[in-house]
Amino acid sequence: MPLVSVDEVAGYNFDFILIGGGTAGLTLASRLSENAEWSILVLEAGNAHLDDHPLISRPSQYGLQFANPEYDWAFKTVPQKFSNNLEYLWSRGKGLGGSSAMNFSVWTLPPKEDIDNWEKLGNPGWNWDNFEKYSRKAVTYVPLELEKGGSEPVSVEAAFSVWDASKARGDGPIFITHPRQILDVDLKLYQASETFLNMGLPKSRAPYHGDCNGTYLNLNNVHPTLHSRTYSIDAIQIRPLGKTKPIYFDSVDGDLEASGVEFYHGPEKKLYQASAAEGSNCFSWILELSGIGRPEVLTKLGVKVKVPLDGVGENVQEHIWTGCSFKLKDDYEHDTYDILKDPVQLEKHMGLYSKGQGLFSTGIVTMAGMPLRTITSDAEKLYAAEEARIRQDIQEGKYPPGLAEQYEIQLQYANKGALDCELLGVAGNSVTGRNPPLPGKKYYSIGAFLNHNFSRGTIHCLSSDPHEPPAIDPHYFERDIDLQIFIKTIRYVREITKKAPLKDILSDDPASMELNPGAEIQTDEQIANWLKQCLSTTWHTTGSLSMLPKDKNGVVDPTLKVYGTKNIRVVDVSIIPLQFAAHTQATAYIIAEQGLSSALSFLSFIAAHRSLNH
Ligand SMILES: Cc1cc2nc3c(=O)[nH]c(=O)nc-3n(C[C@H](O)[C@H](O)[C@H](O)COP(=O)(O)OP(=O)(O)OC[C@H]3O[C@@H](n4cnc5c(N)ncnc54)[C@H](O)[C@@H]3O)c2cc1C
Repeated sequence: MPLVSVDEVAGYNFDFILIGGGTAGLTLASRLSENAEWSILVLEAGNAHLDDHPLISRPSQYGLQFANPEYDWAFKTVPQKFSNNLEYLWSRGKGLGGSSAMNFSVWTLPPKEDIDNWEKLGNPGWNWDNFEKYSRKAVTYVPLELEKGGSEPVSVEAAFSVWDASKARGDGPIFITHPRQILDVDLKLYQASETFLNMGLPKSRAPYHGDCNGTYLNLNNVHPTLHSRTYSIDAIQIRPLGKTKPIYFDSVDGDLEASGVEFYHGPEKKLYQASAAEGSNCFSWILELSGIGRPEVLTKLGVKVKVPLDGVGENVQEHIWTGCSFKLKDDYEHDTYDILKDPVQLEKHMGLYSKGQGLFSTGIVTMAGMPLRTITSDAEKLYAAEEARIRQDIQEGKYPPGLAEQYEIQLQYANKGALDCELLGVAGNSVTGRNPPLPGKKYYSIGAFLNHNFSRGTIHCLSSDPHEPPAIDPHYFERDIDLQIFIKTIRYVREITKKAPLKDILSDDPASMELNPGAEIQTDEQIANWLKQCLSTTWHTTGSLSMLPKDKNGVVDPTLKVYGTKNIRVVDVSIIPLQFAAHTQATAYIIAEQGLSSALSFLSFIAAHRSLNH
C-alpha cells in the first residue's frame, strides 16, 4: 500500500474506508488489499511511527510508551463509584499498529468454551473451530530451537511443548515464538511455572488449541531471529491521515447507507472528506457522532438520531489486574527488569540486545489460568450468592435485553470450571503497586487477573467535538463478586510464594519480602482497599459494540455489519459479546480474519458494484 498525502485522499472515492489503523484495522486492510482491484483508505488518528525503532520494535520495555501522547491515548476512566471514586489511567495504542505497537507481546488464546459461548449467544459461525482456523491465517508459529541450550533437555522440552505438532503452524504475517533468551537468561523463570505445578495446577494440555487450564510457558509475538516486535504493521505499510469525525450518509432508504467520512488533518485541524462506495471500520464514539446509538445519548450531544441502537457503548467488559511483587534474595544471580533503572545496566542491555542477548531478548512467559474452585473452597458459595442476586435483579427487571442470558451462560460455565482467574509471572517489580521498589534490589512479580467479570460498563461521547475523549465508565466492582474473586486470587498468590522453588529465591526477611501488597495488608477489607488503589485495566476492553442479536442489545450482526445500516462494519475487539480467559491481541487479528470471511457476500457485492461502474 502506498504512502499518500492528504491531497491524494480528500475528495476522492474509495471502495473501503477503514477508520483506525490498529491491530484489526491493518490486518483487514492487508487482506482487502490482496484484491488489486480495490481501493482502500485507512484513516488513523495517530502518527505512522515507521522509523521509531527501537521504541516500538524492541520488546520487554514494558510501559515505556505509557502516557506519552505520541503513542498512547492515555484516556482516564470517570470516577469509579464502587472503587473509592478513583479514576484510572486507560492506555490505548495510538498510531499505525494501534495497541499492537505498545502491548506486552503476551500471545495467548482462550479456551474453546469461551468462544463457543459467543455462538450460543446468537452468532452462528463464531465458534472455536473457526476461531482456531482463522488464528492460523493470522500467525506463523516458530518453535524454539531447543538444541540451543538448557541443562535439562527433557523437562525443558516438555515445558516448551505448547503447540500440538499435528496442527499446522500457520502462514500469517505475525510471528509467534518463545522469546530468544528464555533458555539462558529466562531459565530461572521456569521456576515459577514449576511452583505453579507444585501448587497442584496441571500443566496446560493444549494452550493454543482450546485447552489452557493450568500453567504453561506462553508465546510472544516477536521475530524468531531478530527478536523485534511483530505486530499489525508487519502486514502492511500505509500513512495515517488524521482523526475521524462522523461518517456521513447520502441516502436514507430503509437501512442507512454510509457514503463517506469527514476527518481532520494537520496541526490546524482542517476538516476534509473522503467517500467510500462501501464499507468502514468503526468505534462506539464515531457511531454516536454519526447519529447511531442510544437516542438519549445522541440527543444530549445535539446529534440527530439516524439509527436508534441501544447497545452502542454498552455491555463494556474489562479484564482487570494488579501485580503482587516480592523481593528476591540479595545474592540472586540472574538479571531482572529492575536493573534497567540503572543507566549503566540499561546501556549494557541495549548493547546485548543488538547481539540478541540480555533482558530485551526475554519476555513475559509464565502463565497460569485456573477455575475459582482451584484457589478457594468458597467458589460454589460465591457463585451461588451471585446467582441469587442475579435472579432477584431479573425479577425486578433491572437488566437491559440480553444481559440475563449472558449471566446465565457465565454462571453455568463458572460452575463447570471456567478459567476465571489468571496468574502471570514477571521477572521484576510490577508496574502497579503502592510501595516503590528499593533501589538496587531485585523483585519477582505475580500479576493477578480477573477473566470473566460480572460488572458491565459503558463508553459514551460527552461532546459532539470529536477531539473530546469519551466518558469511559467500566463500573469496576459494581458486582461485588468481582472484588471477592480478586481478593481470593491475591490470597492464593501469597500461598504460591511459600512453595519451592520460588520460595527458595525470595528474600528470607518476612517483614520486607512482600513489597506489594505488603505485610501490613491482611484482612479482606484491607486487601479490597489495596486492590481499589492499585488495580489497572488490562487494556482488554470489549463489548461496547457487541455482536449480538439486535433484540439483545446487539450492535453488529455475525457479518459484523451495524444493524440498521447497509455498509458499516465494526471489526475490532469491541464486538466481543462476552469476555474470555485470554489476552486480547490474538483475538483482534482473528476477528479481522474471520470478519472479512463472514462478510464475503458483502464483498461479492462490491465486486459486482465495481464491474458495473468500470
Ligand atoms: C499497554 C497495552 C498492553 C497490552 N498487552 C497485551 C498483551 O501483552 N497481550 C495481548 O494479547 N493483548 C495486549 N493488549 C491488548 C491488545 O493489544 C488489544 O486488545 C488489541 O491490540 C486491540 O486491537 P484493536 O484493533 O481492537 O484496537 P487498536 O489496536 O487499539 O486499534 C485502534 C486504532 O484506532 C485508532 N483510532 C482511535 N480513534 C480514532 C479516530 N477517531 N480516528 C482514526 N483513528 C482512530 C487508534 O489510534 C488505534 O490505532 C495490550 C494493550 C495495551 C494498550
